Amino acid sequence: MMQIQTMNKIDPAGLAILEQDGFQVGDTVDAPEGLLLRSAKIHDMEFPASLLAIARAGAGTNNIPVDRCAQAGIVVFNTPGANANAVKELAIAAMLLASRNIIGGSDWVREQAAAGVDVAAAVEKGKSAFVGPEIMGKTLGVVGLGAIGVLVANTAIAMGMEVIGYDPYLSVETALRLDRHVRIVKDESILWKSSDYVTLHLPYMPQTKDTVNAQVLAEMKEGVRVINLARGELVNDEAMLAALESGKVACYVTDFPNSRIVTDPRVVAIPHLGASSPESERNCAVMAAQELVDYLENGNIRNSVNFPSAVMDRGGAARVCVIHRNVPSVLASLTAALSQQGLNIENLTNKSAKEYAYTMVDVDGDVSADTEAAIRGLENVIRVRVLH
Ligand SMILES: NC(=O)c1ccc[n+]([C@@H]2O[C@H](COP(=O)([O-])OP(=O)(O)OC[C@H]3O[C@@H](n4cnc5c(N)ncnc54)[C@H](O)[C@@H]3O)[C@@H](O)[C@H]2O)c1
Ligand SMILES: O=C(O)CC[C@@H](O)C(=O)O
Repeated sequence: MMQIQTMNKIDPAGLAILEQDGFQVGDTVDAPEGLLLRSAKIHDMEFPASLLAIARAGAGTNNIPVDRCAQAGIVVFNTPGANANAVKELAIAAMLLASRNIIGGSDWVREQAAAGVDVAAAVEKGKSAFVGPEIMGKTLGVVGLGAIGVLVANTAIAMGMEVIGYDPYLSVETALRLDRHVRIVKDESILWKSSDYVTLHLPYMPQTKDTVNAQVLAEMKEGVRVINLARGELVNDEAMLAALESGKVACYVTDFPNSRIVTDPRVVAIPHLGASSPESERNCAVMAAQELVDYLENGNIRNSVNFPSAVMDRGGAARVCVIHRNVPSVLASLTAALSQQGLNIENLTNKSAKEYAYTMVDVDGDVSADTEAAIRGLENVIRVRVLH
């Protein structure tokens, strides 16, 4: 029985898919073939030899050592778009919270009540301290036009905002989903300089650390409002605190607060709630579980962040799945090893992505232990599985 180790609370709908397929699921299992997690940080984790796949029920995979996994032949999956609507809705809420000082006003009302003041009378006198601008007619800069960024941009257009989008890797598919009123810029400086609101929807990687830094903040409009539901590391905290102090930034909404950033009262600190809706938790868990099942049972790879997509209908008596380096001659050596045993190939798929490649071969007979060992011993082969 294959085992899946969970490392965070996972929606029962996802767990049910695994259990119905006969997987043993738990937070402590002996020798897991798969890990299923959300934000658990596993950079320092030593992976058991049994581990074949890791599924991140969510978008960001910066909590997983993706490259180390690739080198070890461990396929890492995420769930693109499965929580995008939840984050979009929070981004819109964040823009409104950043504008209308709803939190400050609500806190103040409670203070009045606690002080024994007649609240109904106090609100009319005190409300002018909490005035804030409307978002209609203002300019929103969306950095990162992926699953979430597109939804935020389109919704902002529907709410009467001008929207500028920046994404150096914008795909044609995504561009087609964007409202035609969204202005795409190739120079991010235009976005920083023109936006009343900036919202970040790009992944955190070493290259995107401190995307919002002192220099970028200096380019922004006076009184800009910045929303970060993507990752804390995308914004330089010291530069942001200085910009809040000077009034350059009127409000910073972050889903990734830390002890330092919450010292400024103009920070709205959300406890990483971007994907915390029942709908999104279920979508992510179901997609992640399906990805694990299809890979572990059939060898199919969908939505991996470190290996190419490869999907082939099952056929033949056995399927040989080989993770290898993307170099010439591996395929020739692999098919030679199979024909050495007299096996006929019924179907084959070979896909590559950067330095890695993945091959699935359906053959007409059972693969002997010797043949499997011979394939495992081929130069540039990282991992071999034979599925029946
Ligand atoms: N707060 C939360 O709970 C929560 C939930 C989901 C996602 N996220 C974060 O949001 C990020 C985006 O999620 P998504 O589902 O939209 O991912 P996605 O992969 O669909 O989109 C990310 C987009 O960013 C673009 N991008 C990459 N580098 C860029 C750069 N330097 N400048 C501008 N754009 C760049 C990519 O081309 C892509 O289009 C995730 O990586 C994750 O860190 C947070
Ligand atoms: O699992 C969560 O709650 C957050 C997920 C989110 O950060 C993501 O990157 O998808």
